Amino acid sequence: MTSGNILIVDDNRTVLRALELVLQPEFSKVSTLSNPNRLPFFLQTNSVDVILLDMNFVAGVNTGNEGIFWLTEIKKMKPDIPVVMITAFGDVDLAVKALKMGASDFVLKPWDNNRLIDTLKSAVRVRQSQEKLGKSAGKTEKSDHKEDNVELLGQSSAMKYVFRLIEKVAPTKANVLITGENGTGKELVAQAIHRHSERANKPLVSVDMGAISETLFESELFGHVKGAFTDARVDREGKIIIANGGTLFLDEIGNLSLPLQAKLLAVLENRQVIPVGANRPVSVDIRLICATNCNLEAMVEEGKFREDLLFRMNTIRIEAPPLREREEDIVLLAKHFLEFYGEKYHKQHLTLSGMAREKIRRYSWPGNVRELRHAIEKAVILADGEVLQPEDFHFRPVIEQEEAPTTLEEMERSMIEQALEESGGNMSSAATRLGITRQTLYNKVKKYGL
Ligand SMILES: Nc1ncnc2c1ncn2[C@@H]1O[C@H](COP(=O)(O)OP(=O)(O)OP(=O)(O)O)[C@@H](O)[C@H]1O
Repeated sequence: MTSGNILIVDDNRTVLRALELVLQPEFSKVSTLSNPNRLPFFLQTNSVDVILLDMNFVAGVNTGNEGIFWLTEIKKMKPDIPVVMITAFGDVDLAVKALKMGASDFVLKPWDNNRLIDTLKSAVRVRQSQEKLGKSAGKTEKSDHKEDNVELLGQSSAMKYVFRLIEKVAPTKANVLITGENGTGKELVAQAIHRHSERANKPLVSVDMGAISETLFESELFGHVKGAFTDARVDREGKIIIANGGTLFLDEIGNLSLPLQAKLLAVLENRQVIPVGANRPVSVDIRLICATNCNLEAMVEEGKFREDLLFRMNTIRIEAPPLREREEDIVLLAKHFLEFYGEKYHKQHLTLSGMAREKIRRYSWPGNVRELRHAIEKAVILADGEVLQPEDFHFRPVIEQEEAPTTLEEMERSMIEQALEESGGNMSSAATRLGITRQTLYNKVKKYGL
């Protein structure tokens, strides 16, 4: 039995009971809640290590919005508690969204008991390791790369192209639109542009348009004066004014409603903002960078996004490529995160076995670099030995690539990579390990471009 308090939250009592029966023999305490509204009180009065949370609480509604709502609430109340989401089979987009919002993992319905138990045990161990470090395990995704001040890494031709674009566009005043799937590094691209621009010593102000409510939009972006509305007890500077002279990064721009798009466009055209309740406009000089995972052209066609706003944002477009399309970067990033988390969790000597490397290279990474980062962190925490094996990475069957495992050549390549790594790059010693001559090893290294 694992020591650990599990809380299951699901409004379906049959599911709740079934989960309870499976988990009770495995963990020291298993509690259940069928009404998520009781979560705040429960969390204040009980000690919980891991929460297993259903995505949908309204009968017949499968948007996952309630699950995401409660996930966000939990992260506000108890950021350190890992939350494992239960999602409907095939709902990978929702699962990826949940990971982005801070969920530590997800299980698919109908669940496999052993897999579910393993997932929760891992989450308990992650929680315990992070508690030992005295650090927050529930850091939000938006801040995870600030913690280690990560540079945008990549050696694939797709990323080299991105670097070239950044270099060219950074010194100009051009507005930039960064597109790409979740977790592809759009925010890092925006940071790199700002860092290499003439505005680098002025602020880079980020606003997540997906997280900002319709009612708060104006006060958040334009600011307000004292007394403008009931809660406006003091003057507040809006994000646009704070970004004056620097860069304004608007993330998830595709989430902006049409009326708010019109307001934003007016600011960009007039280069002025009027704080709520003020009667005089304030002039601003901002460089605008926007990011989205939506197809804005299609949204324009459907009448959901203003074409004139798109033109204004879209002077230069940078496409952040999905990780599955840049295989060379997968291992590079995996090694980087391995080193980073190895240091963080005091497991500096960890390496990836050739087979593990192959497994992560072949996976489709729907959550892109963010998902890779999570996977490595988890594997580091759970690692017992010094070499991470394929079993240390649990990918969901629905999102796993269906290709056959490895060809002979790929096996050879990964064995050579592993031998080189284990021998610290020493060719003679790697050749001895592989049972081939040094010359043969040189030829193969050349052949595989290692
Ligand atoms: N090329 C990269 N090199 C190093 N780390 C990366 C890279 N791309 C992404 N990451 C890491 O992946 C995570 C997600 O990156 P980021 O927030 O920039 O992605 P995003 O595309 O803006 O995501 P979203 O659309 O979900 O907001 C961060 O932890 C970031 O450090």
